[in-house]
Amino acid sequence: MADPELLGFEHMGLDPRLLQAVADLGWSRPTLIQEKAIPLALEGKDLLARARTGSGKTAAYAIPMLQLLLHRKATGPAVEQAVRGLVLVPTKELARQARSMVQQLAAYCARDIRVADVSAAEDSASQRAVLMEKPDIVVGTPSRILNHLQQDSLTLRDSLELLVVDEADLLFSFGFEEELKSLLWLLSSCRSPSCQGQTS
Ligand SMILES: Nc1ncnc2c1ncn2[C@@H]1O[C@H](COP(=O)(O)OP(=O)(O)OP(=O)(O)O)[C@@H](O)[C@H]1O
Repeated sequence: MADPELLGFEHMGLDPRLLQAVADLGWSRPTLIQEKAIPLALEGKDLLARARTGSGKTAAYAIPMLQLLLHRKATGPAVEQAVRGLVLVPTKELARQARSMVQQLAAYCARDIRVADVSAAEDSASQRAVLMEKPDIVVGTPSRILNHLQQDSLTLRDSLELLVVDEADLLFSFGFEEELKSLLWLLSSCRSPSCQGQTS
């Protein structure tokens, strides 16, 4: 019998729309980090994943995040539209890249799952307008996210289910420490979301 760890994306129980997006990207098999992390994240486990640069870490958190949100929308009780996934990244450029990857993976479910990069717009009025739409997934730097939480233009307390700290080694290092501490303190009032930390 084939080793389940050596099987492809189609054996992970993913929504067909995600499988189609993965196929369009030309990915025939999960990378090692995806093979290991996706099944555990789908079980709702908290993860700390470490893999080298370019090993596919973004999809390792984005695929289960999308799958869990799609499953919830399809099978859970109808709930108000709200931000349920938060991805913290150290820079605006990484926010742009992460959002782009998540959006490519969500290409066939864009009506069900909306993704926003709160670091993209410079002025806070535009950022607030984006957040008022209550995207399902918000990507941003800690300072931006903290700012909006403090101004109440972003509310996560009753809705946040999935938290990703991308480039966690960088984010927990000197320079982001104070922002991250305040942010985590504010997030501690959320009903405990599943967490993924990614480092390279
Ligand atoms: N299963 C896969 N098969 C083929 N290519 C893949 C697969 N998963 C991701 N990729 C591609 O690998 C490249 C690197 O992916 P990604 O940026 O997610 O890596 P990373 O580990 O997050 O890198 P970094 O540490 O620089 O952020 C991207 O071009 C992505 O499209």
